[in-house]
Amino acid sequence: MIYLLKKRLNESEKDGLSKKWKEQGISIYFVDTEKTNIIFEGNASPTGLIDPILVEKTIEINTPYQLANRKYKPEGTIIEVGSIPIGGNNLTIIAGPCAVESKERLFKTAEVVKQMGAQILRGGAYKPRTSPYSFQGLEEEGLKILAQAREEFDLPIVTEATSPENADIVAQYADIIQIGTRNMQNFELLKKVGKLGKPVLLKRGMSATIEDWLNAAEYILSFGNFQIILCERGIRTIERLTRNTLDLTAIPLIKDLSHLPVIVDPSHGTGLREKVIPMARAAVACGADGITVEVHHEPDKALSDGPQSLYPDQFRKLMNDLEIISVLTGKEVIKRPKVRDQVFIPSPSQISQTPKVAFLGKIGSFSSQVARKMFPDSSEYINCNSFRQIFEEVVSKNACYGVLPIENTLTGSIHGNYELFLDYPEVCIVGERIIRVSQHLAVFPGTIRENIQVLFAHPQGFAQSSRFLESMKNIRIMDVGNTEEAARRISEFGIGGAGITSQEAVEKYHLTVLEEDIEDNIRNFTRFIILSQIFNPTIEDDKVSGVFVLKNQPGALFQVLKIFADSEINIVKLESRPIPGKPWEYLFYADWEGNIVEDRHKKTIQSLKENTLFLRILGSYKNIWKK
Ligand SMILES: O=C(O)C(=O)C[C@]1(C(=O)O)C=C[C@@H](O)C=C1
Repeated sequence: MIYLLKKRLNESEKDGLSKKWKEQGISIYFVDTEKTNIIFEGNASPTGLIDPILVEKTIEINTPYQLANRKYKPEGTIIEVGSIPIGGNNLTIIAGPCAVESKERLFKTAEVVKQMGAQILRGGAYKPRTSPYSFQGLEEEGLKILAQAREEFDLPIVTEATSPENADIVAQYADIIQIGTRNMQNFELLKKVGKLGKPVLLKRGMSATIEDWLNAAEYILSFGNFQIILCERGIRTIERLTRNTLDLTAIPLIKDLSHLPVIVDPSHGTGLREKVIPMARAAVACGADGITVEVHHEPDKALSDGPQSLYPDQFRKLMNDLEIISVLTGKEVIKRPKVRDQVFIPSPSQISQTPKVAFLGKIGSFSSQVARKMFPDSSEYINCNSFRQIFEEVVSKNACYGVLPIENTLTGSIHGNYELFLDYPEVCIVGERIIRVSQHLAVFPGTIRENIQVLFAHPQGFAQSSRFLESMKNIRIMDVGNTEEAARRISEFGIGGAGITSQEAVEKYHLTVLEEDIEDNIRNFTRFIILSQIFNPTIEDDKVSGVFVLKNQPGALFQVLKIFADSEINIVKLESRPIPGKPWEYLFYADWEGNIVEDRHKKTIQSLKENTLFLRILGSYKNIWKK
């Protein structure tokens, strides 16, 4: 049981209370956060020994771990490491080699993982190895190299302390101190990192139960250090084909039992490179707050854990997969500012210090979700009533960026939006983003299905839920400008009002959801593009969008496709549309992989120009759905 007091007690107040309780044969422990917690071992529930005026809350907890129990803190803990939050909606990606082998080698791996979206760099300087003859790590030299990598790549670092003796020096360099599996119950080390007050990554002991693990966390918490990230890394079982058995059940269990964020280490969990990606995907799907994964720029030459380290390309693929899977658990990989994001930073002459961003609708529309994810620090969001207005805001330089839905996995391309590019030749594509769209049938509270009189939705909401609509006979259908507006109209209509809208809009207008996820297929994703007038392709871009008109001659399309084939460029989308005002003439919109900054690519574009009547490059950006 815990008493959370209203204030922090001073030492003499604590002594007084301790003495009073000791006389009753009860031991108490004080843990100071902003306020003092009084903790009683086990189920002791003394009464009458403390002035009730002092107590903010009494928390009944019947597990040996108390501060780690979710009852103590029903909302999950979020730990801020630099600008990276661990927990909450964020999917934290920690990547790097098993061990720091040299500055040159660490920097090579750090550079690639950073480029691919890792947020925290891992690497061991003190290595607890099974054999005393294996590489033991570079120790302080390794810590110094890690600190240099942090500066160079702007990545916080996590590295292991193996004893209370080296914990101090590790704490001097690291942003997160890792406690390895072998040390999970090294209580002196746990106490030490508890006192150090730095974030701790606490790996599960290879033979530890979940309760043992939470009790280990309790040791650290009992020193008032709440910055603990749990890490499932596999346990010893009878299975011999994998290095360990990755216990993913631990994730939903911990989510119930504790408020601490929990991440997964699929590298040690499997010990097999080819099994790391599927298990990392599974970890994210079952609700992990992140992963820590071993990546090496040359795994075959790694001094430790080479066989379980990913090649950079595998890590890139994994990052793309996680971007998609994380939508299911409502998480996302927060992007820290990185080199290519400079595309998103307007020059001082352009508008304001932080970009103004235009999108359809208000908070509650799907477009607003994308705008806030892509530009969390936007100084101003411009709510637009139409897609055309988004182009207008960008062209008039009122907005630096526009967020535009362009394609949906159920309904296909949003053709009108493609066509708007023809009216606004100054506008180009500088980014893309995919979100899962879940459409709900919402009603004004008190309305039952039989009483629905009218159904409001954006045309995309109706189109994406066409099968569901078949069951809604004889109901008036009303198109509205966006998904947020649908919810607002329901709230204005009152009883009998219904519509298809987003969860966020439901909450905004206090509506009732009658049926969740009514879209025709749960794999309902909309791809958004980011519009701007600042066209600044970078070497990290890997996708190009363009539009062309074919020559009117036999083999014209074949000729264009051959140019792509000869250049070994993969076309990922090709679609023809009528040219407005020119009957039976067509524009071809294409997306392809590659980087237009490269000379090789420039040559391809030159030949495309020569073999078409018209070619316009619409944009260059990072492909976020790479197969
Ligand atoms: O209505 C919204 O909320 C929008 O942001 C527009 C839009 C779209 O036009 O595709 C965006 C995503 C969903 O596919 C549904 C609607």
